[in-house]
Amino acid sequence: MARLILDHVTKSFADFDAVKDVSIDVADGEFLAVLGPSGCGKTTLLRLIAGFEKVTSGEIRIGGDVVSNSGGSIAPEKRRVGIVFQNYALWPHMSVAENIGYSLKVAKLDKAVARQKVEDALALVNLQGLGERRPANLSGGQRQRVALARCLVAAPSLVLFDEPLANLDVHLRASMEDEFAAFHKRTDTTIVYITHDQTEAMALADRIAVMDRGRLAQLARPRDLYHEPANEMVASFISQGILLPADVLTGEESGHCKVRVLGSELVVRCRPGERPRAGARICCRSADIEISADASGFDGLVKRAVYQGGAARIEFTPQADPDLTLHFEQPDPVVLENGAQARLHIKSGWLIPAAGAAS
Ligand SMILES: Nc1ncnc2c1ncn2[C@@H]1O[C@H](COP(=O)(O)OP(=O)(O)OP(=O)(O)O)[C@@H](O)[C@H]1O
Repeated sequence: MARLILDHVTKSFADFDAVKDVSIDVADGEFLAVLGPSGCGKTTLLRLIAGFEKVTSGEIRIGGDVVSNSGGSIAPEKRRVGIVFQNYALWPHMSVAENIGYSLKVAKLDKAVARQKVEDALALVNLQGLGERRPANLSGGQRQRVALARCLVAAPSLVLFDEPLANLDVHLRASMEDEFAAFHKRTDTTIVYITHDQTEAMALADRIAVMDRGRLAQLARPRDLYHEPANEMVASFISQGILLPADVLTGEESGHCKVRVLGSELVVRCRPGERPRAGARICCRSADIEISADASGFDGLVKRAVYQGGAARIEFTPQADPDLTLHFEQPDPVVLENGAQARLHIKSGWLIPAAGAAS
């Protein structure tokens, strides 16, 4: 297995940068998810790593070898990169074992050795005993495991997953997530996993690279991404963070600073070195918003309250900024009613860093 380094990688199509100045260092054995909305450059990044596209500038290194820079590019088949696609791409006329062993047959590997490698790969993905089946007689999840075994049998130095669960139903997705996590634990494979599904990325990855219009918006562990988003895009993309305008009143001390939000003062978490400034933003979650029990907080109007079972979806217009609408959920017992006046208090929040830096 191998370390993967993307060093200031840019990929332009004519004058459009699909990937722009992206630097990521993926450790040997790490599980990295690449997450972002449609069109943010995930697939282009995957194709660059696999070797189907050449970088416009920057460099890609796999296991210490330069595989792509502006001077040249190593062919995909020489990179030892395995790919598991969304649509499995299995050959229907071949058995499971033949599908898995195809690359070994092409490489003219000794038959007994090849058979053993296929058996080992089947065991790695928990498909022992199904080698003689045709893909048509497997479930979607089993087919995806065959695709994984087929890529593993070639002993890749890293494995790329291209939205592998996108075609599966919700229940199967959850169980395949568990399978992928167990597989990663067993094999210590370096994995780059492309997805637009944040719960999948959170459940599986050691770190997540969030992409935004070709750029790396943030590279962080799932918890840090959720609790300490680097900019507004990450804050609103990850679990629909609630963004509120804020003025920073005091400099950072022990990871906190005082801010004024909608006329009310509160203490929020922040990065080291934050200084007083106007026009900032904080990010908070539904669970951070409560009905004020005293004079603290800000007043406003409940514009809409829609009960959804267990919680209500609330739209709230603060008096201090009537153009702003806060969307959040209030868990049972729901007390905010349509048209009611209320005073809300924000328990905790995170100051979006000044520069919106990537990490
Ligand atoms: N060969 C190409 N020529 C021109 N533009 C391209 C090419 N390939 C990708 N793009 C553009 O680059 C941008 C990024 O595309 P990419 O497929 O990498 O995004 P994505 O994040 O994988 O999106 P999705 O989740 O919808 O698959 C898009 O605006 C796309 O139109």
